Amino acid sequence: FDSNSINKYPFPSEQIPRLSVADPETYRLIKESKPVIITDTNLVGSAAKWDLNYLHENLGKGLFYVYTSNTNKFKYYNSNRAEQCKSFVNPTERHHVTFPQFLQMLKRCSCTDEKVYLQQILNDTVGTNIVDDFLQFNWDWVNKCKAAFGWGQLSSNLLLIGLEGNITPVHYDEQENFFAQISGYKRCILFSPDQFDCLYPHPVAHPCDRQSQVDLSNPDYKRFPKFRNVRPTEAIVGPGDVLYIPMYWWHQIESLLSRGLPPVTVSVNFWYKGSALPDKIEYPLTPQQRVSVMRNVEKMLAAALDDPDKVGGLLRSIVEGRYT
Ligand SMILES: CC1(C)c2ccccc2-c2ccc(C[C@@H](CC(=O)O)C(=O)C(=O)O)cc21
Ligand SMILES: [Zn+2]
Repeated sequence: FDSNSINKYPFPSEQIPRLSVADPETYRLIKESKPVIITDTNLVGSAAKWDLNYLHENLGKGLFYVYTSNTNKFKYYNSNRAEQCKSFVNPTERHHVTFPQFLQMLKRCSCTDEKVYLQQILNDTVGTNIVDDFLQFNWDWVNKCKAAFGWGQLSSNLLLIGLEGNITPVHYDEQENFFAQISGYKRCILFSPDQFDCLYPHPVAHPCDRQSQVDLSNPDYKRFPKFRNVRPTEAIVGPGDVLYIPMYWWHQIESLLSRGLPPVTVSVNFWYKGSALPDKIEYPLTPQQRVSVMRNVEKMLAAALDDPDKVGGLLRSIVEGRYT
């Protein structure tokens, strides 16, 4: 990848540890819900041949979700919530196209400023060769991890084909994630769940629930003063690397410019439901549990007031002059 194309951000960051699949320390970190890059898992080794030609030949005649953005940012939003929210401007557009149409869109990007991001759940609509490659993923290793850490079921594998320069802005997911890089390089910037106060997520009822309101490339310190205190940890993942993104950990993922061709990155993620709640809650709550409590309060108040816009006023009445 082209190292001087890496965006500069106004904060120092630590490096995410890079450990071998054979190193016991790897599993200590996963057990503690800490990010780690795991090498030599061969988790998606069978997908090493997934270049655009192979994918074109074998992904099948189905339709794929391709997002377009006229900036380089692909901020997730909940489309049915977006419909209700008049003032909301969709930051990206979703298209349902065939793979050849996606390749056409890719070509056009070089002359327009538009960016594209293919995101497709790996399911049985794909061709038989892709199914074979999928079955040859290292399920033995990943199932052992699932069992060892008491994770819930695998909820989905997303195939991601992004253009270099694409940015998925800071957000958290409520699932455990083994993020497997197949081709190209991605810079992953992570923030621990206890930095919730620095990252100012949209309200839970907002279309961009779970996404930070702060633009890393242009932070608005007036609206988000605590952003100055963020302490990111980051790493660059390349082919064969697997990044463990623990549930509730904030992450921003950037597809890096590669001198080589074609200018795309390919990744597959493995989203797992979190482990079951312990039958006995320990105190103090973990940062993840605190975020979950805040989410439940916001949801409950939005329902109780029958209007998400009234939640802030009610919370201020509760807190101001009383819980300060
Ligand atoms: C940006 C995009 C295509 C998108 C658009 C609209 C709705 C959902 C999503 C979505 C979900 C996950 C990813 C993968 C990854 C980020 C990355 O690799 O860029 C990530 O965040 C994770 O694996 O947790 C990417 C996307
Ligand atoms: Zn994510």
